[in-house]
Amino acid sequence: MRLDYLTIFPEFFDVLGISLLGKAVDNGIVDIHAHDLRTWTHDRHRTVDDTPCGGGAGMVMKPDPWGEAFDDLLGADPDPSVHVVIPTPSGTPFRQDDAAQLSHADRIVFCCGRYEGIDHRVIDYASEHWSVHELSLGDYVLNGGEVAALAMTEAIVRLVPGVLGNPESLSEESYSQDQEGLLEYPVYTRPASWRGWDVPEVLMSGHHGHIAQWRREQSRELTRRRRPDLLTDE
Ligand SMILES: N#Cc1c(-c2ccc3cc[nH]c3c2)n[nH]c1N
Repeated sequence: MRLDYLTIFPEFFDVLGISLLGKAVDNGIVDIHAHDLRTWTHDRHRTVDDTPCGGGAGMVMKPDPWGEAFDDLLGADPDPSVHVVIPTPSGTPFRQDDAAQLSHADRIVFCCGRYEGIDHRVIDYASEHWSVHELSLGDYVLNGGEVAALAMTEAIVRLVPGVLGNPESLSEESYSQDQEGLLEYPVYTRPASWRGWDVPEVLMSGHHGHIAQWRREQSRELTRRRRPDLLTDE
């Protein structure tokens, strides 16, 4: 899987060389390239923004640098197997299903906007050529797309075979279909008693059936309290 990031802050993505993702890069499972969008400017000030048509506050990212970056990175031939991800507060919510689908992609290009956003014709042009995903990390406002691209990257790449040491742990996580899409149950480790708090007895019983039942009940109760929207049968 090749991942490209178009951004005016490429240093944001230096962090991808650390930990699990770093190992995936070292193992050749993923190939990561961060690009400074100003590479594709030609004026003395390396300008990437301009005033919004129709007025309004702030600045909008000019289309030309994006178009020239696309030309260099992707060429002009349409290829639906290339996924262009545009983090935006107006996008559809990024969810585990999106991460699962994108984890099968051979190529993903993240377009990280700043200012008031990217000239919409960039999205229109990209949509004619590649598979475009306008996705939002959540219902809050960030200053740009980089942090969202990092979060989406981790959610996607950890699902790629060979990246996680223990793929079995994927099936026991919140939102995984093996857990009926419920929130993950509380987890514990040693010591059995810590500052007056004990590990639930059932987890010390060694009775796998009882433990599995307790965990299912905990997941459903936690989901009922915190995320009733995830419960499909109530
Ligand atoms: N994804 C996402 C975002 C953003 C976001 C994304 C891109 C830009 C470009 C300028 N401002 C941005 C905010 N804010 N909140 C989210 N959940």
